[in-house]
Amino acid sequence: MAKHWADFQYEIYLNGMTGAVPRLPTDLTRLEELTEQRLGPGPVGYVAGSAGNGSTARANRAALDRRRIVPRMLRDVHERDLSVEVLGRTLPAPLALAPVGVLSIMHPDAEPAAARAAAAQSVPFILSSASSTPMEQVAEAMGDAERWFQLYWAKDREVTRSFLERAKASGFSVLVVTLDTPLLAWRPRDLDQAYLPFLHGVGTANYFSDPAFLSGLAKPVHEDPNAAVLHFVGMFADPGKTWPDLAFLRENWDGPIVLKGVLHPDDARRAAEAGMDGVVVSNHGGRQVAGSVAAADALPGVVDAVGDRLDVLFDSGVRTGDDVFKALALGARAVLLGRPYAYGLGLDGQAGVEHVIRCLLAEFDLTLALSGHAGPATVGVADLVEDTA
Ligand SMILES: Cc1cc2nc3c(=O)[nH]c(=O)nc-3n(C[C@H](O)[C@H](O)[C@H](O)COP(=O)(O)O)c2cc1C
Ligand SMILES: O=C(O)C(=O)c1ccccc1
Repeated sequence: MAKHWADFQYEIYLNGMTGAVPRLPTDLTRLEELTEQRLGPGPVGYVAGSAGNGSTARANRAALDRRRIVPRMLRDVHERDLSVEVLGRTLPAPLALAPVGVLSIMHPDAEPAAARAAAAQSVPFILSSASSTPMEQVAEAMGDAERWFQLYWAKDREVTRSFLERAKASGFSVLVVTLDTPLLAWRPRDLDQAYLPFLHGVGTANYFSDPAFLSGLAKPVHEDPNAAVLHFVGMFADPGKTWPDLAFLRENWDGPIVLKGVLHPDDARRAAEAGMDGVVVSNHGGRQVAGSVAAADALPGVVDAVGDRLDVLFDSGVRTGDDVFKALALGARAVLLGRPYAYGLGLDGQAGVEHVIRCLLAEFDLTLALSGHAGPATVGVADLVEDTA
């Protein structure tokens, strides 16, 4: 019998018989404010912030809210199985933790704690290139869980080659290449606080431990840390890349490659032509292009274009179990979750991240059941209406 994620609901009520209540809210939209109260405006501003005046982040929410589920009755939802096939793997639920850099601004245990939480819940954790812990150490914390690595595609080819080699040697099997951040966007919340984590030495662990990166520095990091940080800022991503450059990644990575940040159907087609295995329809949680199309509005077009050839994943704005349902109904195989788990980490370390995963999947499991589905396979666009009011 498949695990019923919804059982978390009863676990909470049973604990309540001894007077206990959950340490964190079960409505994940409340975590941002709590984290801000606990950690202050700098770090939370960075995580919560988005591009421009925040219009894309709001549009992401509006596009999900506008779609409403039409529940079906009497369809035997007693036994449910949330598992999905993604990139030739079976995931126990259609969820992975999105790559989020600089997690040590949330909690000193940072990526290893988030990775352990994901492993404990059997959900893939996608490690960011800009992690605050070197990938080799995070890989150790992952135990026998699936290891997915997110690449910021550096200007320096040797640094990229070295990252791919290190990721392979550390047992990472899936490569997620982020295309939407060749430059950091205009982010007023960070600008107004003059707060950028790297300038505080965070998020550079993979670079400052990399022989190819270090060979580009005139002096060792400890002798001139500012120069090292500036070198990182100037080379971690590359606005000069074009589609033919993907051949280099395809040649240097044996496992599945997923392109993250695809919104246009033609870009999705190019991904398929370049021999990629999947795309993440994402606008980086509204952090890159202000005024961009909402991720959920872009999803059906990408699914139409490549859904039969590529695994289409989705992120940007997922906060609740019904959001997961809606993303699947619009054609996604699985979703990535960003900010909510970063807040869970900030509030309660590994346990906080586990709480977030369990709440989201319990709510998703209940949404499925109450809407008349015993698993993701039967969820489709016919389960949604669009609220045009
Ligand atoms: C603080 C923060 C750091 C992020 N760092 C990365 C990163 O290093 N690499 C990446 O591909 N995406 C990064 N993202 C984007 C997430 O992977 C994801 O696309 C986004 O958070 C999803 O939207 P959501 O936060 O609304 O769930 C970051 C997002 C946040 C909030
Ligand atoms: O802040 C981000 O959204 C992001 O993607 C990033 C980029 C570089 C380093 C750390 C995070």
